[in-house]
Amino acid sequence: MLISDIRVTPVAFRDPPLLNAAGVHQPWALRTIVEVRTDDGLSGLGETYGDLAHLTKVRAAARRLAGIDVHHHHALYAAVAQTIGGDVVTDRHGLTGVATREKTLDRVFSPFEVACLDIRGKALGRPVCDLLGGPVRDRVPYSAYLFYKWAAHPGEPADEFGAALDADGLIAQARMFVEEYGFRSIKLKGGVFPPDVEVDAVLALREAFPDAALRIDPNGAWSVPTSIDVGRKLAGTIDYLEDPTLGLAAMAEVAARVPMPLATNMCVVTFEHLPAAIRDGAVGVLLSDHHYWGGLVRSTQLARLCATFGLRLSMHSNSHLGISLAAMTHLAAAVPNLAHACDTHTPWQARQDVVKPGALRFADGAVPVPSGPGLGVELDRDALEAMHEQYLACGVTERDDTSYMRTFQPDFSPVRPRW
Ligand SMILES: O=C([O-])C(=O)C[C@H](O)[C@@H](O)C(=O)[O-]
Ligand SMILES: [Mg+2]
Repeated sequence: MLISDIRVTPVAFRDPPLLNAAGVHQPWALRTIVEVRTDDGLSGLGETYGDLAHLTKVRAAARRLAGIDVHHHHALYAAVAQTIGGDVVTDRHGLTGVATREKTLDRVFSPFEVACLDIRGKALGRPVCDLLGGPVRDRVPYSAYLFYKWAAHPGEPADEFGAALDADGLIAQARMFVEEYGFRSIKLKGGVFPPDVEVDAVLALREAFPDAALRIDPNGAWSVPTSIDVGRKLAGTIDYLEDPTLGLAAMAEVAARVPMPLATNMCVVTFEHLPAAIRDGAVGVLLSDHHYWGGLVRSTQLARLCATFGLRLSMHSNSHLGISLAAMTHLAAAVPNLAHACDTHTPWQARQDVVKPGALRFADGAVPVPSGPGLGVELDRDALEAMHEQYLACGVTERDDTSYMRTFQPDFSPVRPRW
């Protein structure tokens, strides 16, 4: 089962004006779709970021992988590593923490690894979770992902989600998602308004949803004293406090002084960060993400390390499409120590997708693990072409929440800590 051909297709889809500490989401979100084919006629799918610097690396790697067996992940990793050399690709938005050479490599490797697992599953007639140790759950819980947001991108008609610029707006947004998807956990993306305003919003959500598991994530927008203050005010209200402040040392200081665990998808983003994070007790919950932790197998290894060192585990999400949701669901199904509902941006995608409908659905806040072979999702080639045309036409080649925000608020500063 040798790789014979790889097709790499950047796509763009509509994204609402979601606010965060870096600025605001642009009207188009980018992804890259990877199709790997083998000499015996099988094909598999992977999905990754669409930013041009990353896409360029993915394309370069794709040119080097022909002839490698889809079972030989170490050989694949070594071949991708050769194309990366010592390069480090940085994200402009900075929402997933520091860029390192290892993270650059793991991000480029991930979609190829997922596509090879898809192929291997198809060859065996088995779902991908069976290749990761087999399922320990048949449905994966996800959380509602609330954002402060404008009613529309400036100059455009209102979107279907409405504005959310205060607690009432967030409660209405949560109701919309809870009613449609059945979510039992609710995450608020903070770092947008002063911390006390966001604390009050979380307390209002607690009143409106007394049984929901709650959490807030300001992406490092707060200083150590502010983080401690927020943590104490939200004692007993949230399950964990996500990336209140930047850097392991500051996180460790906060962790020692607040009653709930700290979670991160920003200060522990590669294996090389784990020893110090564990030594310093900086985080209690690791939010993994196979898109930058080197694919699904490496993510199961990360899960094992978390279990060994007493870290709880859940999953981070950026804007994504159905191939990623399928991969996240297979992975989470095969991880025994998943401790919280995973993040997903899926509801914000508003049914735009590159996969055919049917295989992925939400029921009671969870996605049943697709049962078909491989990832269990099928590429919708017409949708892929249409979304590729959108990519070519939209003019966005890099996610840049800050520059987009500055077109409306020229003095906007993404500097963190802000409060
Ligand atoms: O820290 C996080 O959870 C994220 O970075 C998730 C997303 O990137 C989110 O912040 C966004 O898209 O604005
Ligand atoms: Mg986060």
